[in-house]
Amino acid sequence: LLLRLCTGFLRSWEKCNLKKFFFLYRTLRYVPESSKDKIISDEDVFETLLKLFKALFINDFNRQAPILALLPEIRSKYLELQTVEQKRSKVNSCSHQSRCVFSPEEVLFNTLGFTVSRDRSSLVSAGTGVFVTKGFVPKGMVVSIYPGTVYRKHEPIFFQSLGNPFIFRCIDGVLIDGNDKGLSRSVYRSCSRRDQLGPFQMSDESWLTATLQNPLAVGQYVNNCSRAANVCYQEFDVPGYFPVELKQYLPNIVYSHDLESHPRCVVLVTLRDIKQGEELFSNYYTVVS
Ligand SMILES: C[S@@+](CC[C@H](N)C(=O)[O-])C[C@H]1O[C@@H](n2cnc3c(N)ncnc32)[C@H](O)[C@@H]1O
Repeated sequence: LLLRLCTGFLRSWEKCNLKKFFFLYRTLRYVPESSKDKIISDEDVFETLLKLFKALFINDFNRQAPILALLPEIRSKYLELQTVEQKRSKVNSCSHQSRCVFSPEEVLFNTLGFTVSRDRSSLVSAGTGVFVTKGFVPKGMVVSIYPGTVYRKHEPIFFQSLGNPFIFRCIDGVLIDGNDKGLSRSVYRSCSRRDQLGPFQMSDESWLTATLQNPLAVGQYVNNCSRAANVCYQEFDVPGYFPVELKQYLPNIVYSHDLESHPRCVVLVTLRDIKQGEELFSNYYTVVS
């Protein structure tokens, strides 16, 4: 009986306007023409992610042994890249070591010229925020990613959504649950492990912990300040040709496994140059007309 009641309630919830009001109230983004929502092109987003993920992969080469054993052609590709990288490192600070292993934050700095991390917000009572901790971020740069489980319109998110301020609504109604605690956390881990193919992880779980493998995966902690917004959200559908060995750095997973669907990512793009020490602010209620 309880199960029937719950199912009935969920069905009504999916249909009723209350749900629309609930999500729109918190995350309104009215964008009549989706093309106008893009600050930079999808190709630029793809190239930036690829550049960083390749650098993280090379830096973490020893841990990648099971993947490389299965894909010898990938092994030779990355060995070449690694040799180039090692030569560059020797010129810099690693002359006494056969190989430098950097932290993911250092890889981010060496690759894109900045680091970002979570800290107490400069806004009173806004909890945690995200700051540029080192370097400089030019206008039109991917500065962060919104991690989480990706739900299509019809998929059940009722229990995960209760009291959850981390649900992001995309233009087409797709929802991303970036909560790293409670039920949301369990759902993400479960979906992530479900999709793992032998040694190939299809997504990154480390954003649920304090030790991030992908240092950009902190976008869910960016606070709202519409007057001072220096970043905006941009949707990016991960293409089918995204290198399988680099999917382990994607902090998004689809709720329902479907061979056809590619995960949706939401990246945060800078609206102006941002200097070291500045907090990132977005506009939760974007209206582009
Ligand atoms: C997606 S979370 C952002 C991370 C959040 N600051 C935290 O510590 O978990 C959204 C929540 O952050 C808080 N928040 C965001 N912007 C704020 C602001 N300008 N002033 C006060 N609280 C804010 C609100 O509690 C909101 O529900």
